[in-house]
Amino acid sequence: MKGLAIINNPFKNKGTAFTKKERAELGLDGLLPPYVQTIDQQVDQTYAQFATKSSNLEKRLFLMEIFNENRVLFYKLFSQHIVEFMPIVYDPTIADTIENYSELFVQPQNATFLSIDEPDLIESSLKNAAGDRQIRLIVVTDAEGILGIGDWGTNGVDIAVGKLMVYTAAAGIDPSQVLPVVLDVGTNNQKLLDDPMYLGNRHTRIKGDRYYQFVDQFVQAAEKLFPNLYLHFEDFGRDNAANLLNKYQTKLTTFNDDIQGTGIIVLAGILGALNISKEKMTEQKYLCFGAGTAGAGITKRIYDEFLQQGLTPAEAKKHFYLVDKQGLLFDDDQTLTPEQKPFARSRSEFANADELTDLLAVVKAVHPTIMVGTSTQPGTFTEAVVKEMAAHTKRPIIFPLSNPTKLAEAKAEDLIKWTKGQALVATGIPAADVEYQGVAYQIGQANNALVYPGLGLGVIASTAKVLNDEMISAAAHSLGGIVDPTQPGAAVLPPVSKLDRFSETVAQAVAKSAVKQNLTREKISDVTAAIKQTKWQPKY
Ligand SMILES: NC(=O)c1ccc[n+]([C@@H]2O[C@H](COP(=O)([O-])OP(=O)(O)OC[C@H]3O[C@@H](n4cnc5c(N)ncnc54)[C@H](O)[C@@H]3O)[C@@H](O)[C@H]2O)c1
Ligand SMILES: O=C(O)C[C@H](O)C(=O)O
Ligand SMILES: [Mn+2]
Repeated sequence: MKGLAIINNPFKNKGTAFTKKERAELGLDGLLPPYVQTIDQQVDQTYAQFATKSSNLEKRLFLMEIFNENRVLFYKLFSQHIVEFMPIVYDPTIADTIENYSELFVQPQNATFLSIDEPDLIESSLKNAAGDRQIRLIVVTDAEGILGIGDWGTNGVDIAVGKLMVYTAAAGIDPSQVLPVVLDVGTNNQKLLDDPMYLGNRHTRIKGDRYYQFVDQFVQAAEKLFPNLYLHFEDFGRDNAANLLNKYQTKLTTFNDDIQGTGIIVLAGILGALNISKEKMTEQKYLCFGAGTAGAGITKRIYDEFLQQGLTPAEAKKHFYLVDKQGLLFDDDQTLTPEQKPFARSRSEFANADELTDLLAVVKAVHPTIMVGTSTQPGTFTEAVVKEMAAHTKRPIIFPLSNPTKLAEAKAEDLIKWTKGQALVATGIPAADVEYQGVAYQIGQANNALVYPGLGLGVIASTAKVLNDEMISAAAHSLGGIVDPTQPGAAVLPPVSKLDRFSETVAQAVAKSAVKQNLTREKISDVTAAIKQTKWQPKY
């Protein structure tokens, strides 16, 4: 590769940092301004430009230009500004670029676009996108349930790109070994179908057998082309996400972020909260608000923790209350999903079962000690609900997790104030410290981004064949011990400022579990060395 082909290749380009010697050897003479910059000079210059942008969207678009041009520079810059960049590169700003993908389109960002109308092109498309790169990690979406903003068709490709950026920034996954993939199976978003600028397939979603066949064709082709692949599913709809996980999880090295990643981070957050309150897990009553993909995934993870702590399935189930659109979920409801069913309650348990159709009524009847929101319904953790909960438990654990910002069930600040500083809070998007009566309450970010990068690093470094519940549980437990729970206002989860460090902690726990269970493809004698060797550094 020579000349412009190198400059136009973001995996090879160094821009103004190409030395005089490299310029001569690679046919770059005359293609760059004469002064040779160091990467640190490039970082300073780029950050200064970034700082002139006024809105988060403009900032993101600028950073994407750097990403499109030069991956090393992008990740060097990202690594130095992780707390500032996370909400810009990733959630919540990413939601704006997904909603306006076609309008903002400049270039395809090395993603792969697969269409259900052309299944014969799956293999060649994946080959084209990979080129000579060895792909170890794919994030794939069909974009039916992007964050809480719903169906965004081809636009959803940005979530795959964004999740992968966090993999590299947090855990040093080699950016040349990753591939974002969108499965365009149509969209039911009428706004997109009516938009002359929309870049995706202009028909409604294909469902049923043809859908599952198409996903399977993709999975088979990806497995064939990229041996030892780790396949991450993101933002599939409620009807398909769990089905696909159940179908593939024992056969491939695969992961569903919304189900499993969210389960891990919420369990870690709850363990962190209990470490502050010094209460026992098995004494908690858990209320899931919005029992969809994430809500049911989290419930399952917490339930497994109860079992691990010695409860029988029947005992453990008594601690769970699932609330969805219809209110508290009862076992006589024909519309329950397979994931909701095991946790549905019996009407005979309540004198006023028929009245338990809204959150306040349920909180009054149940007195939960933990309440986690994954409902996509903003503001539903109202002052009345929260005060009612706090009236019956000393340190209520309250996690409003719906993303992006506009969909959160509550604001951290309100939760702290309504409970006079007693609530142990985590949010889906980053939240500033809350000052209340002389204490700065730090708010943990219960976003799967805090664990999936380390989890992936652990899986890839250990050459694990599958990702199983034991590895997942190890990941959730590994986040303890980083926060000092005796500090007034301590957060329930470690801060994003330490994301790169604790991603390595998560990776260690996961890789050790894989090795211990004999699940690795290769013999790994030194986990720490394997992780170190797998990690990529942003340098020329
Ligand atoms: N913080 C995180 O890491 C994280 C991870 C995954 C998902 N989420 C967020 O969780 C939300 C849900 O995501 P999902 O993938 O589970 O979507 P989903 O569509 O599978 O689930 C949403 C559920 O909420 C229910 N719901 C809708 N209206 C309701 C109401 N008024 N009352 C109670 N329940 C109601 C739906 O019926 C559905 O079961 C999204 O906003 C997403 O951003 C956050
Ligand atoms: O993408 C995020 O910010 C977390 C999560 O996967 C979600 O769907 O909301
Ligand atoms: Mn998601």
